[in-house]
Amino acid sequence: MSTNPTPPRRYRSQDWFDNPDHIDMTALYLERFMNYGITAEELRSGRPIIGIVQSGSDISPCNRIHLELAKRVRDGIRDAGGIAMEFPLHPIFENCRRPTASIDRNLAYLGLVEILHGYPIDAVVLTTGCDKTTPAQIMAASTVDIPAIVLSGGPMLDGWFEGELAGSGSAIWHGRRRLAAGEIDNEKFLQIAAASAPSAGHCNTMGTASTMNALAEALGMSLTGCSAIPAPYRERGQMAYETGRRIVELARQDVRPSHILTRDAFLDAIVVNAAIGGSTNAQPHIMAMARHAGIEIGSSAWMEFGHDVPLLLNMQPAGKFLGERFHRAGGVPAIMWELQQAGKLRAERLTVTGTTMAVNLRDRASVDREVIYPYDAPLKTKAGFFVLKGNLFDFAIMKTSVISADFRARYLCRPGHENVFECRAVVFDGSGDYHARINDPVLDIDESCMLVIRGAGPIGWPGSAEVVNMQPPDALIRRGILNLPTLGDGRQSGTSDSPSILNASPESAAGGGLAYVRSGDIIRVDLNTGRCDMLVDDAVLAERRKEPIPPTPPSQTPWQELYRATVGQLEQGGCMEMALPYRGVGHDLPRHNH
Ligand SMILES: CC(C)(O)[C@@H](O)C(=O)O
Repeated sequence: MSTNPTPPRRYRSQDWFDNPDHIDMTALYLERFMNYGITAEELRSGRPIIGIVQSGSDISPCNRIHLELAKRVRDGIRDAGGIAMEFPLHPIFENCRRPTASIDRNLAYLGLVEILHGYPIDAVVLTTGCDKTTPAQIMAASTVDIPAIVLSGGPMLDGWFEGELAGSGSAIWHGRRRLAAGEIDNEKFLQIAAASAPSAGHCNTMGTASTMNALAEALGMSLTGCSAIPAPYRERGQMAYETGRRIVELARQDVRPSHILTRDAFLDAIVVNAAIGGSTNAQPHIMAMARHAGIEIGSSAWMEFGHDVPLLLNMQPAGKFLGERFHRAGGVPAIMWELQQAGKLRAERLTVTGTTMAVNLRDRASVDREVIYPYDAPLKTKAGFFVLKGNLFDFAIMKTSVISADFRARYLCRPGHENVFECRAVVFDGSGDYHARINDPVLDIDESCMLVIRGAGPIGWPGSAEVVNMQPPDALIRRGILNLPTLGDGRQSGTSDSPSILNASPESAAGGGLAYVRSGDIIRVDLNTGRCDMLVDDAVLAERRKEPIPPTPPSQTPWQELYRATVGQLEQGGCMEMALPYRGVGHDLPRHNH
């Protein structure tokens, strides 16, 4: 056990608890903390006060393991000489939060900034798990810029059903199709869903949760090997303890997010995301974290740094296995080891371990080549996001690592038209409209159609719904057509295997080109030139632009209204734009309150 009675620096919490200039205020600040048993001597001992952001609760099941892990974090903090103070994060639960969990990324961000700025906290442990809890907390840590470390909660154990791996999220999308095809009944569908989620933890697939935790580690914000440890494993509790110890040292040395979240760190995150077959939600979240860190990466970075990177990880939805095998194969450090050997990383950069990423990755080669492939013999080549633009939007991405052989054969391999396809648009205004009409025979949907959804973006829904991986009509599924091309201004689940064109910006509700597409228009996608256009005459388009954009549903709560008024487009991360100039606010102490 190491304690440090003579702190090398004065902490911001001492301005509350030990401030000779405001001795009149000290009593007020101290007294109520003592009512749960902590003593004035402890609070005035010059030890750092370490916040633990508690993201787990009964309505955040993916993060609920943190209710347990926080005890080990506290042990680590105490043993290293800090004082722990745990407090809640606004809950974010992806599966359940209506109309979207997205609006809560920015709300949790906002709430955490206020807590970290307004209370006597010197450094903070960010407890991450479900999709948006990771970017929300890292964004807030950047805005406040006090020492911070990520502790992932970890994925669930692998799910199994009838002798086969059943990955969370992915099992739902497959099950829906089997239900539509009449292969299974409702009861069996529910059994598959339950089997895919066998323990505490977040998605055991490389959905958005595993992706964002992997990227937090790739950024250098967590201890090496943290993200992939399954939630119930003993190493998870041990990692919690080590994370608690480490944050005290980061507090002493005043190592802040601004020292770690550099441009190189974000470019490495883009590279790692491609190699793991990461979620399409990584695009807005990386962008949001970078912008809150004051880093300019630009939309072209996805093509420039990510597109050529091969898929190395054989994990659902782009591959076969689930989280337990990934962890045993070496987890994120083993992926990064491959990338580092291939010269694809910028790993001479500081991380929360106190040393560089390059040093963290030493001797981390994978021990399981069925799960983590060598860089020179990958699962797929050119696995990063493909960026498209045209008269429908200025920016959208396509996840190439999930393009199936069947989809490739049907749309991308036509002799003389390689990588180019044209489809008849069938347009839906929001997911309610899609669910109501997808099986309507009047739409006459066949293999030559593209399903288009609009009004599903940050302003439109609001929050950008995970709806673009629209399933074809039941009749087509029964004929074996499991995927149609899809396009939209919403997002899709990271666990989906649909190669949709999504995150289209600007969205229809902001007057983007999607507002003017009509069912029956021909849409042309050209992956050689990176264009996606509706083949509609300019004169006709000019006429359509005179008409109002499709209406969007009204805000149902005050936050929805505020969110809509402040949010930017997915291309730029869907941030609260007015929040971006606030950076390093933790360096300025807040004014006194009485
Ligand atoms: C599976 C969910 C809820 O859709 C999400 O966690 C994701 O992976 O994007």
